[in-house]
Amino acid sequence: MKAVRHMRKDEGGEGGTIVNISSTAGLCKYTFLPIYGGSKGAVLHFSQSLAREPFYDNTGIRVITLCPGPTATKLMEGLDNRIVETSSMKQIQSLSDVQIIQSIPSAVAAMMKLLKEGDNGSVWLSANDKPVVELTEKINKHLDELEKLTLA
Ligand SMILES: NC(=O)C1=CN([C@@H]2O[C@H](COP(=O)(O)OP(=O)(O)OC[C@H]3O[C@@H](n4cnc5c(N)ncnc54)[C@H](O)[C@@H]3O)[C@@H](O)[C@H]2O)C=CC1
Ligand SMILES: CCCCCC(=O)/C=C/[C@H]1C=CC(=O)[C@@H]1CCCCCCC(=O)O
Repeated sequence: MKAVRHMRKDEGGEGGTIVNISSTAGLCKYTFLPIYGGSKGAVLHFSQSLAREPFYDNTGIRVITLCPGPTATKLMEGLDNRIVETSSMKQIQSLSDVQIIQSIPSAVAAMMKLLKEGDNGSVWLSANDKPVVELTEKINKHLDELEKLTLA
């Protein structure tokens, strides 16, 4: 929040961009990393709540979320020793048939594209070494539908 105070245009700053890093683990019900997945779901929800108007109008700060899939960084090293629920190895095995550990340049390319093109509140998926995919409409539709259910 210190950075927000520094950037916000209604307090003398120049506006700016916050990119929060969620994960495919924040989108999918992975059974093997429930705490990590819960924290990544929270990152996404935090971003979408913060990005809601009037934050951007007041501050000029875009809030964007990137959800990378498995990417070949240090985080992935020795991951099998940190799996919480060993019985979920089955899910990991079936996932490895349908997703790959992408290269770091793929995640970097996604970041560069969303920095250039991302609107406030936008959400992007970067996985399997494929071009980044915008998820904003799907995520907001899902959240808006749930919100409607909470209304009297
Ligand atoms: N590698 C992957 O498969 C994926 C990674 N992510 C997310 O991407 C982000 C970056 O992760 P990676 O680059 O993969 O991991 P990494 O382990 O290569 O880099 C993490 C960096 O964070 C720094 N760090 C750790 N704790 C810190 C702290 N308390 N204060 C300041 N710096 C700290 C470490 O020194 C390290 O440089 C993380 O939020 C991770 O959850 C999301 C999806 C997939
Ligand atoms: C044994 C290999 C398991 C592979 C699991 C997998 O499919 C990858 C998961 C990644 C997908 C998105 C992520 O963010 C996951 C990687 C990050 C794991 C972080 C573990 C954090 C911790 O140690 O608590």
